[in-house]
Amino acid sequence: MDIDWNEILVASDYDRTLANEESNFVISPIVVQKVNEFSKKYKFVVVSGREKKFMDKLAVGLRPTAWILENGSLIFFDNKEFVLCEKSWFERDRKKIIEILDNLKAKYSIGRVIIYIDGYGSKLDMLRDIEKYGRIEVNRNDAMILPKGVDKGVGVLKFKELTGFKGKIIAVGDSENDYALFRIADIKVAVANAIPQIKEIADIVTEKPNGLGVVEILDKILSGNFGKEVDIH
Ligand SMILES: O=C(O)COP(=O)(O)O
Ligand SMILES: [Mg+2]
Repeated sequence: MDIDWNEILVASDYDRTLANEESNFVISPIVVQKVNEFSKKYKFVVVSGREKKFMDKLAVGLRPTAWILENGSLIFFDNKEFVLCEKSWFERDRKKIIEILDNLKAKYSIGRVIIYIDGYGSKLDMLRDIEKYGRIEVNRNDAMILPKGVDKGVGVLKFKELTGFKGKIIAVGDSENDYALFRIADIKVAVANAIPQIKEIADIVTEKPNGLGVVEILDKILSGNFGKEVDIH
């Protein structure tokens, strides 16, 4: 099938994809420059579990087409904010979940929508009661609690609807909370430092880790050499 390479949307994770742990997730100027250049010609969306206030600190100067944050709960696009969950999350479900977490004496923090629990990735059984009211998403050893039906893939599909985008989606990620991104992608890219399970299902694994891996993909698209790599059905 002939691909309209003008209609490309790269949906990229942030932690350990655009930015690496060694730099405390502060994005490098080389990656900022490439993403900003790319976003002038194609669509580039940052899709992260993080809150906007942290992205503002860590990704200074980054100008993607849109931000899909709190793991798909919020879209920041065209100077507007879209909240992708029902009122019942705030009025009932999140309150119930916080009660359970307080009983577990768990340490948590609350975003605009999401609840972050540090160090519970390996103790998920303690959180099973929560699944009546929300869904748990793991990212390495951290767990996030989201409204049911919300994940990174749902966030990107909502963005497609908002913008009427009809082209190809290239997802780039590194860990468990990027499965949802891969689910809705035409091409799945794992950065070199991704967990093995993500690499296994990827169409492409980059040579370089983190942001330089993303730059590798963006350069291939910009130079018109990307489509040759994978036969997209
Ligand atoms: O887990 C987080 O808070 C952020 O992680 P992500 O950017 O890899 O989704
Ligand atoms: Mg990540």
